Amino acid sequence: MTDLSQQMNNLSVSGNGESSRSQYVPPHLRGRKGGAGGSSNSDSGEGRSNGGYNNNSRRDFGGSGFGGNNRSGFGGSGFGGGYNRDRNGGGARAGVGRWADGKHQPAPKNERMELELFGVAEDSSFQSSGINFDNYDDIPVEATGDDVPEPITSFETPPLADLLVENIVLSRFTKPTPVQKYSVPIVAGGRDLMACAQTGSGKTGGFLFPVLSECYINGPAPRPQTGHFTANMVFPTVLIMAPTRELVSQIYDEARKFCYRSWVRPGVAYGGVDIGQQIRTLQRGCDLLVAAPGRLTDLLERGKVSLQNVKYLVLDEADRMLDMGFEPQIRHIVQECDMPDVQDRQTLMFSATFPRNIQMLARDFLKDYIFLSVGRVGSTSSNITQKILLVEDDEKRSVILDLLNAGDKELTIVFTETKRMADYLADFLYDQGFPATAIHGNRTQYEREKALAAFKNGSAPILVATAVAARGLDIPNVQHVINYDLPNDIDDYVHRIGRTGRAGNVGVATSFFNRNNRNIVKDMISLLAEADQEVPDFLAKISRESSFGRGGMGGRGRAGGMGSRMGGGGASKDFRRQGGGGFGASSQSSWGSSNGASAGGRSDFGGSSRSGGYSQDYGNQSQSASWW
Ligand SMILES: Nc1ncnc2c1ncn2[C@@H]1O[C@H](COP(=O)(O)OP(=O)(O)OP(=O)(O)O)[C@@H](O)[C@H]1O
Repeated sequence: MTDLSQQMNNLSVSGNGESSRSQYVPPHLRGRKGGAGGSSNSDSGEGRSNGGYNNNSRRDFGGSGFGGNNRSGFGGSGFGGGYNRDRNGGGARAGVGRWADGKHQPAPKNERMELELFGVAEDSSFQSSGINFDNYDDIPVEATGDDVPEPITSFETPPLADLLVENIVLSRFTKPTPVQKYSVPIVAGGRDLMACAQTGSGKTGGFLFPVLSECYINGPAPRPQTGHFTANMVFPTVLIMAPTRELVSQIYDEARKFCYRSWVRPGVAYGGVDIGQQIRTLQRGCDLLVAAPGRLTDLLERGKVSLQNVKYLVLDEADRMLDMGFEPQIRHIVQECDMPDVQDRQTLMFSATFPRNIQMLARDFLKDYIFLSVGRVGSTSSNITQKILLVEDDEKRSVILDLLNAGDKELTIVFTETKRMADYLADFLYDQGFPATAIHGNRTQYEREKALAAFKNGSAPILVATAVAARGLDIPNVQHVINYDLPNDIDDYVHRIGRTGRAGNVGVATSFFNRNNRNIVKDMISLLAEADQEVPDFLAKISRESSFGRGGMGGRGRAGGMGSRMGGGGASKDFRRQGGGGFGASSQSSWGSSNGASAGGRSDFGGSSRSGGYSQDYGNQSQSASWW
């Protein structure tokens, strides 16, 4: 990678808080009549250099298909031909083990499957840990709650099951990340967990490893006695829910690796693909179900899935799953269907951000839980160099061309706030010779998958995305994230920039800031300062202006609409230790709430605090016209 951050330092975007329109002249317009004052659209006929991109690519990359890697498993089948043992214990099949006579009987090794699941060491489509991986060990970890167990120090330390360790070795993971070190003994000890760790620091393993290890040690729960009409019903032992189809698919792919040769058969369910095919695949066996809430609700209503056997419930991106867009659906699935009560299952929640109001809400689903924070809740990874540029709206197109020209064909994700802008910008960049494609909620699932595949295999190294791609996506070698439009919520910013700088690799995040973003200026300054990043003067100036002009309320902040992230309102840690909103800080053990107690607990916080933190643009994700 070129030293992008250094090249960016040379960009002469104004930093004095004044409009830069009269000063900034993008290189490709310099020397032209009219200078930079006009729309950057006007440069399209100039025959400009495109930084070395191969410009014969088409925006939709029709021919690229899904080449480049076979990990995606999109489309609901994704079983690689290996998972075909029937439920009644028919013949052994490749890669699928058994639980028989109270013992785990792993399947024999299968070279073809190993190659498909784990690739080879040199394959760049598999994320490998970067030079800063060891630095994770220096991040302070805080675990609060009663009787917190000691973390493990290596994968080989008990209590991880042998087969799981073998699969971890095949994945070329040599040591656990901090969140994994703590989550393993916490789950083994039968405890619930709310875990907050920086983007890209291995939270997926943080829930898969302990849950699978326990499954391998303890075996499946007996299938409930069912009548004729439920003979084909699916009874997963593990239910993992995540907010987007792409993330669900990705977690499923990870689960396939660590379930290899075990009795646990992974399955996947998300919308936008044929439900009939998905049901048939699930009916061939599914002990661990990774699902998007909308499709799971559909499967439950059709009587195809029962949650009676769920021993482990995992919410990934839990703060997102419990915000206003998803919370009613999650509450319905967890509390109103046939899932065991909170006391009779283990519930695990993971995210990089956990606003205080969502922590409060989350306790409805948890019992006597341990709160784990790796670094400050909501902090950004030090592997990401953050750059904030003052760019007026009408300069954005020019500046992004410069940034892309300064880069070296690296994989770049560009975030916009609206689907329309994502389409527009992808077209604009394509017209300018940059192979860009777009992903957002108005595209069909087929188009979304095609765009993502083209991005991953490098045929479209620029992905213009809405927030649908902001959380969880783990794409190797993303070196640059550009916030063409900044989000309205600082936590969304944290997740977006976290698409780079993952697993100890380094990355750059560049954000276009102007006065329209002043609602996040205070949080942004705190976040940058905390991560030892440069805080440009114009940010401080705009922050001061905002304080005077708006009575000191710099925006909605991270909790309840006010207060900076460093202040009392933000979730800097376990909210039980911050006073707990009137519930008393000292008595941590009293927090475990049962379903029965939930209604009372919620009403104290309910609508007002949540709506303070999240605006109405968080629509119901089950509707196609969602905000992302
Ligand atoms: N112990 C490990 N050793 C090496 N690499 C690891 C380890 N654990 C996870 N990884 C890799 O680190 C990358 C990031 O992991 P993961 O996607 O779980 O991060 P995350 O914390 O869930 O991020 P996000 O907050 O964006 O969802 C993945 O490519 C994963 O394979």
